[in-house]
Amino acid sequence: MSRKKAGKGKNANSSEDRQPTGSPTGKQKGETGKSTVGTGSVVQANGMVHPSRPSLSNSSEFYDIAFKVMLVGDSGVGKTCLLVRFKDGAFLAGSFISTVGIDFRNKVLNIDRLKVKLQIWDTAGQERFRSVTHAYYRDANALLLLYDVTNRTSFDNIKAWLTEIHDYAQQDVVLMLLGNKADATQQRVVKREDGERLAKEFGVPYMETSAKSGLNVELAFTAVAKELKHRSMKEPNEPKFKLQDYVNKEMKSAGCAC
Ligand SMILES: Nc1nc2c(ncn2[C@@H]2O[C@H](COP(=O)(O)OP(=O)(O)OP(=O)(O)O)[C@@H](O)[C@H]2O)c(=O)[nH]1
Ligand SMILES: [Mg+2]
Repeated sequence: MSRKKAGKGKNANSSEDRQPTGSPTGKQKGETGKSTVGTGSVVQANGMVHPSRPSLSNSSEFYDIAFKVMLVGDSGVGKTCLLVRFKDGAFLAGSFISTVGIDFRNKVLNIDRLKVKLQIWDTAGQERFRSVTHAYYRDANALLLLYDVTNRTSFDNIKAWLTEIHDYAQQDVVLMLLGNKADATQQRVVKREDGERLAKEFGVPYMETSAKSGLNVELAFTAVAKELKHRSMKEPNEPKFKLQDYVNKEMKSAGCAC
């Protein structure tokens, strides 16, 4: 079996689903640091691909290539809810339970006939856990940076988050800015144009999401997975994948006025 086995994803608490493929300090026990891809390639732990041997399985439990994605942003912006919406298709309504430390979930996506496993790290937004989060940045292939469109402070703090990302994350990390809680029209205090302007200023792809309604949640993760996959497996004459263009096109074809 040359493909790696991914978490089953049926039970959020299953050990496989929550078994990390890496840690801030390096590989987990028993991890080889490599997985093989269905196109006859070997993928390094960091998602890089090298032509090698063929895949033997088409099972949905297996993946071709894996990446680490981290959710960051102030406490209460909806990181955990976004992840739960993406993974389970549900919204965590009711009282807000702040994340303690860091947690993760796996999900395998079909991207251009390839199974791309995302290991998604849900960080705690509270200041007191910041040092824990710092340790994980360097392993992340992509970061989803969230603010809450109903919370001006969470938006104002984006510049500080970008400085943090600059200080701790890999230089070539895939980054995307998300204005979450777009469903809350009555409580909105940050206009979409403000988000767009900030994203342009820092050259970061941007869109609004809602963990509550599901708006753009799948798209955010798929876009990041596509970008990572294209970077790893780019054919010599293949045009560069442009994340923001892809997102705009997908939103347009979905008839989204957001
Ligand atoms: N209306 C609305 N509420 C949301 C949305 N996403 C999250 N919430 C609510 O916002 C609160 C905080 O959500 P969480 O996902 O726990 O926030 P978090 O970013 O994980 O917070 P920390 O774990 O403390 O960093 C909860 O009460 C959620 O129900 C959304 O898209 N729309
Ligand atoms: Mg949380």
